[in-house]
Amino acid sequence: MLAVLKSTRCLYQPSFMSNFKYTRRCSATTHRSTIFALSSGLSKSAIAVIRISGPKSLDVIHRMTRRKKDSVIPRKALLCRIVDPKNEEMLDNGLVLWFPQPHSFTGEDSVELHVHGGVAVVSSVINALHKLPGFRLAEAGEFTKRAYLAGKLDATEVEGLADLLRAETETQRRQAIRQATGELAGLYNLWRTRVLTCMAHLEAFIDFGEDQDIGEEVLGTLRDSVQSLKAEVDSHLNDNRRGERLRSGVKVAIIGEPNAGKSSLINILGRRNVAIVSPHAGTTRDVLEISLDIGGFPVVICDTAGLRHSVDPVENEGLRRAREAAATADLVIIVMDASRGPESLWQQPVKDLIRHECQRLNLSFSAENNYLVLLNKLDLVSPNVNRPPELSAISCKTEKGLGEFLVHLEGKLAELCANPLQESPLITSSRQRHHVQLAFWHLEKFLDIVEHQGDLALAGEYLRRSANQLGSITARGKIDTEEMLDVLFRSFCIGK
Ligand SMILES: Nc1nc2c(ncn2[C@@H]2O[C@H](COP(=O)(O)OP(=O)(O)OP(=O)(O)O)[C@@H](O)[C@H]2O)c(=O)[nH]1
Ligand SMILES: [K+]
Ligand SMILES: [Mg+2]
Repeated sequence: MLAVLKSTRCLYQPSFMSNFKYTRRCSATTHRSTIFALSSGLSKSAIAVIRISGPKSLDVIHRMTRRKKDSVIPRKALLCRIVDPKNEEMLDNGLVLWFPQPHSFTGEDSVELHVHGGVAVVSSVINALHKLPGFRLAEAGEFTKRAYLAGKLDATEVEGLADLLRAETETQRRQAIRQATGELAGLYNLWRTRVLTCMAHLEAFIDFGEDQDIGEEVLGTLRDSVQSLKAEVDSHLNDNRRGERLRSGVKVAIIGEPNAGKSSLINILGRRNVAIVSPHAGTTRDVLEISLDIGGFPVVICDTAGLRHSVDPVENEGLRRAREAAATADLVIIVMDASRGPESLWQQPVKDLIRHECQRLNLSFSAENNYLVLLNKLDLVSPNVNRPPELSAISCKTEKGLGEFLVHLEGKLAELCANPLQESPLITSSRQRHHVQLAFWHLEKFLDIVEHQGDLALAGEYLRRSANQLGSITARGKIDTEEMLDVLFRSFCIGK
């Protein structure tokens, strides 16, 4: 149910540039060098995969395995001696795979060498590849960039692939694999085709429609088509950012008065002593963050300073940070010390309790925000204490109630994140959102002009712009500004 993730950094990636306008077409052949890199992990392992791609890939087979081209069957593993091309010294015994273009990941001639994963073996093979003329080490993400330029992947699939490589939880993996295999692209392509069809109908109407009785009817049908597409795009945009949240992790802030047990809570959730716990009120000053996998959902949870009035400037800075963490969190967990009572306080409906606590802690309440209240120190109160079922209670000391609280928390996370098993694909990056938003506005503009019997040629221009925006999201095989490409591929490691 609960696992500690490796790092917060993995969950946060720079969002894609929003000013994405493609300008020129570029083919894979623009890049003539043959690139190579270790594509498996950097540490010692049983097997390492070295990937080679580019026009001279076959030289690897000729010069480093001494096999004739005909003896190597495409996509069939062949056990070979791998030798140094200069002095024919044997480097390793390994598998060679040959992927002639265009049936490879990059769309270019490619070779894979599966060698023993020892550090010295790998570096001897990499050094040998350096000796082949026209060969160079690949840059980060360069294999994927070539695949994109060859039209093997579109921009959403590249993003999906990057997300798949860094997915740390099961739900993140599910969302990423769906995007990497083109589900999101399929949706946008379908919408784009619908806009193009509307454009064709509008064109026909402008040319012939006004002379015929059917003109009005055609325009009415056209308006209905755009209207229903607009409604679909609108609901796609109003997804409460659940896809993006699943991709980058749900931000959860633990808030409460001093000594409520906030640091104790983060420690039991993280299964380690992340934060100092002490009976001294005001122990925590800074915001402390850890990444967790809670029921498959990625969560970045932070402990904060206990909220109270203070004249100490250092503590006040901590309080400012705590309030900021609460304001920017997707979910705020308000921890209360049950032993402080009064019992009547938590017998009220939970939503009233939340408002009451926000007021007491001088925390700005917003109906749009998500809150959970957690009563802590259950071990210090009578076990028969009355409370509404949706109010979780635990003892961080004995861990009583922890399981129930986690179920509660998971339910909340499920509301906040996409469910890749059940829903149609959702927006996962600000780059996608930017284009979908523009596509939506252009559809709106079109309807506005038609509604007010404006210039239909101008209305048609808005349909064209909308189709272009939908096309920009996938941008298959198109090259964008260098800046956009850099951002798109920077998140990959070398060898991908
Ligand atoms: N009996 C009991 N004591 C607890 C429980 N949880 C925390 N405590 C104690 O309460 C005190 C305060 O705990 P912390 O986790 O430091 O509280 P905090 O909210 O982080 O406090 P500040 O950082 O000062 O705001 C410590 O002495 C803990 O051992 C609990 O469930 N039962
Ligand atoms: K404390
Ligand atoms: Mg603390």
